[in-house]
Amino acid sequence: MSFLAAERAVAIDAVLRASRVCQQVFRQLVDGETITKSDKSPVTAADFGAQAVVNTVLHNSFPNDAVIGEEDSKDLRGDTGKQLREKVLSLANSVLDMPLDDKKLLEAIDRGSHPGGAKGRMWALDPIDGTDGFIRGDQYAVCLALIIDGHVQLGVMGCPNLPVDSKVPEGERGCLFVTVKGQGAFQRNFTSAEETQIHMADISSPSDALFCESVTPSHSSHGDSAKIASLLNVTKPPIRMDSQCKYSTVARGDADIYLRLPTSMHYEENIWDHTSGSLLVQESGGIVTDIYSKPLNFSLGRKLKENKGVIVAHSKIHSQVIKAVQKVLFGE
Ligand SMILES: Nc1ncnc2c1ncn2[C@@H]1O[C@H](COP(=O)(O)O)[C@@H](OP(=O)(O)O)[C@H]1O
Ligand SMILES: [Mg+2]
Ligand SMILES: [Mg+2]
Ligand SMILES: [Mg+2]
Repeated sequence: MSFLAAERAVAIDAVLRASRVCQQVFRQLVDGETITKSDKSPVTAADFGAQAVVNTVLHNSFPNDAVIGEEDSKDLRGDTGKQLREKVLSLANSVLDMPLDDKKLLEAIDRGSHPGGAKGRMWALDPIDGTDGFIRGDQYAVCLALIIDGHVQLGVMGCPNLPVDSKVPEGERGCLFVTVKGQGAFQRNFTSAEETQIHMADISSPSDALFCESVTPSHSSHGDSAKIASLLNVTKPPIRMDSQCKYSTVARGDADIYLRLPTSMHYEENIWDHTSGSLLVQESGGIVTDIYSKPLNFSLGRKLKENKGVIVAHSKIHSQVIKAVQKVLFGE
C-alpha cells in the first residue's frame, strides 16, 4: 500500500459526505439561517453539519488523531441553540451510516478544538471555506488535510460548485481534488472515482499570467494586486473567486497566480484556510509562500503566526512575482 493510502480513502469519503450536506443546504438557503460569529464572519447549519460529519468519519477510522477544525458547538447548545441543533443533527444524519444523537453531535463538532503544534498527527478542517461565497451562491470548498509533525502530507478538497471542465462552465459541477506529498495532485468528479492528474499551466513570463484573488476586498487588497499586475505587465483582468477553489483553479492550470495580500498587518491567517490548497499547488508544480517569500509554517498552532499574506505562482515565475509584490508593498 502506498504512503497514507488508508488516510487518503477515509478523507475522500469524509469530504464527499460533508459536501452532500453543503449541497442540501445550498439548495434551500433562506434568509435568517446565517449566524454572525464573534469575529463578524458568517456561519450556517452546513458549516456545523459538515464539521460534525468529517469529524465522525475520521473518528471511526483514526480515533487517536487530533483535529483542528474551524467551528465549535457554542451556538448549538442550550435552548437558544435548539432549533439550529436539530437542523444540523438531521443534516449530519442524512449522510452518516450510524445516526448521531444531540450529545454525539456536539462532541463530534468539538473534537475540532485541538490547538495544533509541531509534533504528531493532526487533521486541519475547514468544513466550508468561503462561507461568503456559499451564501451568495458562488464558489466554496470543503477542505481537509493531514499534518504530520508540522508538515502537510495529505490534502482533500471538495468544490461542489466548480465546473468539472472549466471550458464548459455550464456543464457538470462538483470537483474533488486529492493530493499526497510526493505523489502528485489529482482531480475527480463527485460521481465517479476515476482520477486525473493535474498540473499547473507551463508559463515562463508573468505578463502572460492570469491572476486570481478573493471576492471579499477585506480578505485581500484588490488595489495592491492591481498595482502588482501592472508592474508585471499583466493585461488580463483577475478572476475573483471565494475559497480555496483559487488554489485548485491554479493547480489545474486555469489561472497562474493567486495573491492574498494583507489588508491589515495584524490579521493572522487560519491554517485550515491554506492546508489542503497549498499542498495541491505544490504537487502540481507551484510554489506557495507568504509576501516575504517564507514558506507557510503550519507547526505553530491554529494560525500561521509567522506568515503574512500568501503568494502562489508557478515555480518558474514565483521569484519575479515576489519581487513585484515587495516593490508594491514595501517600495523595495
Ligand atoms: N481579514 C481577513 N484577511 C484574510 N482572510 C480572512 C480575513 N477575514 C476572514 N478571512 C478568511 O477568509 C476565508 C475566505 O477566504 P476567501 O476570501 O479566499 O474566500 C474565510 O474562511 P471561511 O469562509 O472558512 O470563514 C476566513 O477564514
Ligand atoms: Mg468561517
Ligand atoms: Mg476558511
Ligand atoms: Mg470555514
